Amino acid sequence: MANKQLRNPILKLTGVDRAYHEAGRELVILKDADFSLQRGEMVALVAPSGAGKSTLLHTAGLLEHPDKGDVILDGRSCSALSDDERTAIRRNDVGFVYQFHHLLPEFSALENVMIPQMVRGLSPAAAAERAQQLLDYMKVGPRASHRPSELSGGEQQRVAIARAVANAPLVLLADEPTGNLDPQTAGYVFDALEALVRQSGLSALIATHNHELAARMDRRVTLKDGKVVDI
Ligand SMILES: Nc1ncnc2c1ncn2[C@@H]1O[C@H](COP(=O)(O)OP(=O)(O)OP(=O)(O)O)[C@@H](O)[C@H]1O
Repeated sequence: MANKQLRNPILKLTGVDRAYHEAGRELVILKDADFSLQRGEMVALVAPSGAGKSTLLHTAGLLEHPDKGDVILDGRSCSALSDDERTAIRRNDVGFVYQFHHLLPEFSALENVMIPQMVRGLSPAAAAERAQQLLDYMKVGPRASHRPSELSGGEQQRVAIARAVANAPLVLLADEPTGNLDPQTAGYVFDALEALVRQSGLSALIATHNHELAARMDRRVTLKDGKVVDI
């Protein structure tokens, strides 16, 4: 069984190229990059600023098209899909957490976690029930009726994490989710994130500058000469 899972990662990037073109110059970020995320695995992406962490996460999460190569999510090749199909996969199967929470300011914490579920077709009652459970799990349940501006930075990020997993995605991608927080708050938020990932068996790729947090994950990778390599 373990062998089967190893051959069958939840997320796979194969031979991915990605370059940006600016003022006639080519900036190569990924060059024939391969990466596999196993089911239930939590992997830290640690690389200097500008190395291409966001580019890798956006490519893995189907927000950006690779110039070459493929992204395979749960065995499904995504390179030849239409934009609509990619959007549907992104909405249902990929959870994203950013450094800044990106919560909708005019909605409460509860509503922010309900909205992606309702976009997917859940009834408001069912979405509200799951949203409250997730907020309770992230220890922000009592703040459910508050708007993002009424929450602390750590609370905002915990709501953003609850929102990212609201549709029970296959993969969670996080771009420095604790990067804006003081060390103690970052620790609390990461504790909650880790507990959620571990308990739900979610697979996660998490970019972080924090070596202490990276050390708590199953594996650490970096970007070197356009490739994803273990460190
Ligand atoms: N749309 C774009 N057009 C041109 N250059 C870009 C574009 N997006 C990113 N870049 C450049 O590509 C490089 C990699 O960017 P990326 O955001 O992936 O790095 P990062 O490792 O996530 O950085 P940070 O840790 O600072 O967020 C940077 O030099 C950036 O300036």
